[in-house]
Amino acid sequence: MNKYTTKSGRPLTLGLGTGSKWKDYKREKQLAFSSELVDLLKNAIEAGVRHIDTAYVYNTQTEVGIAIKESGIRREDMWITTKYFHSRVGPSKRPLEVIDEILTQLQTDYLDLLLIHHPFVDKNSETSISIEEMWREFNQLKTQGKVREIGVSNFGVADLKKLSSAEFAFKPAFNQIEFHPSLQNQSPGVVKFSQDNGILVEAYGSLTPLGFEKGQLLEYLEELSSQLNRTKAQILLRYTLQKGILPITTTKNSERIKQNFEIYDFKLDDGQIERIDELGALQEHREYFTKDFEHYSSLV
Ligand SMILES: NC(=O)C1=CN([C@@H]2O[C@H](COP(=O)(O)OP(=O)(O)OC[C@H]3O[C@@H](n4cnc5c(N)ncnc54)[C@H](OP(=O)(O)O)[C@@H]3O)[C@@H](O)[C@H]2O)C=CC1
Ligand SMILES: O=C1Nc2ccccc2C1=O
Repeated sequence: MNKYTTKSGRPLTLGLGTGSKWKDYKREKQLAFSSELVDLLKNAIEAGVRHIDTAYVYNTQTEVGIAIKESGIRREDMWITTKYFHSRVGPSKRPLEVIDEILTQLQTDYLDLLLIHHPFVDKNSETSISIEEMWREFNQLKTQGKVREIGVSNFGVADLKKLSSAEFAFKPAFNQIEFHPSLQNQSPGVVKFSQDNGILVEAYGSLTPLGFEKGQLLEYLEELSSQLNRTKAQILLRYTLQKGILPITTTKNSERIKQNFEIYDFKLDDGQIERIDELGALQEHREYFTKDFEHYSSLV
């Protein structure tokens, strides 16, 4: 368990994502707004989900805001994470310029967590904003109380070190990265460095191995699934949690939300965790930001 809580003091547990798959779905169906997503989120809140992950670029903040309002849950019982997006090469709205639009869409006067969505900035572009400049404004947003916690996403060790300057009163509290047995380090040493420096690692893509067609990892997950009477998804999410990493997962299926979130009442033993580590390492796979990280030869 991590040290974070909602404003009302509820422990921060795994999160429900409303990521690019929802954005893509809306685009395919030519929807400006998805009532299906609002309904799914309301069902999720009804089922006990209290942590929702969105991002400016997903175009799902409006649905999150409406679902929380319509569910009747108290705002202080929810944890909302969103992400500030900047262009890699061209001009971007700065964090201080975009925050009020984010708060309006989410129908709230504070965020629990704001992340820099990615660290990839073209240093040769005169108009793009550097990560240090973004972080300066993130510090201001925390001081102003518009954001309770500030963090980053897809940052490697060198990127994190750039934000460790004494200039910044607040260092990153979270680093949200891709993590699963077949990608145990999004970039070299990032999980250990984050954890050694008190940064809570959040995982996206935790269920990636479920998309594999075959392999020893899947076979072992099947075996564990029958032995423990848990789904493969629950085992992957529990594995992540036992690494001290907080999973963010997503599904379009309300039944799966209930199941996927029931991972706090069982434990994998050390041998099972080691076996998942070993078999994952035999089948390396990166699902997201493949071009940005292609220079790393090994993924685990
Ligand atoms: N910071 C960043 O750069 C990124 C952040 N994210 C965040 O993380 C969230 C999760 O990321 P994502 O990689 O999509 O998530 P997951 O690894 O959780 O995978 C989700 C996929 O798994 C399927 N799934 C869910 N539950 C089950 C189950 N019980 N059995 C079988 N299949 C299942 C879903 O399909 P179905 O809908 O059919 O159930 C969906 O296609 C995103 O929504 C976003 O909020 C994601 C990517 C990058
Ligand atoms: O949810 C997400 N899906 C993505 C795909 C590529 C890059 C970022 C993301 C997300 O944040």
